[in-house]
Amino acid sequence: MLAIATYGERILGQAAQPVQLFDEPLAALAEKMLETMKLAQGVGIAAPQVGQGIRLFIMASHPNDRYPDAPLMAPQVVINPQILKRSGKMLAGEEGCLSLPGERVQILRHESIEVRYQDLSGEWQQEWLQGFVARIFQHEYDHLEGLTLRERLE
Ligand SMILES: O=C(NO)N[C@@H](Cc1ccccc1)C(=O)O
Ligand SMILES: [Zn+2]
Repeated sequence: MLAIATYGERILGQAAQPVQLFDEPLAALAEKMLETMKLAQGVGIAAPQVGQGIRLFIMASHPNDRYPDAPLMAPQVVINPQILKRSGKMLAGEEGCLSLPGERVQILRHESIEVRYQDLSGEWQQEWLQGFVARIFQHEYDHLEGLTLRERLE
């Protein structure tokens, strides 16, 4: 299990760098992040949270004690993500953050978004996301920009 940075640690406030090398160490990091996320009962985790300032996160919505209504999806490694379109419709919903233990806040997010990202093999994927999965994507994308729930509350 990797150590998860908590609010106030510098790396959480910095913009992460694009991934250029789709090599074995990258795949090993993603594997370790997934394991860490599961042990922490998370449904997503971003590389800066484990001290790696690179544009990589995992979204893995699944029902668990912390999010009993979360839809089930296969975990997805998201690299160098772009948000191409954002719905005008916004939805408020409860979020937590593994870097803000115990906090649960209502956050406004776009109901649906069109996204483009690379997978672990460097292949570009492009899809529309909505609902809770779109929420996780926006939350993790914020981390790559150095933003956390605290900055979204203002
Ligand atoms: O801290 C993280 N990811 O950065 N993990 C959050 C992800 C999340 C995002 C949006 C809504 C609910 C939950 C978690 O509680 O599992
Ligand atoms: Zn978070």
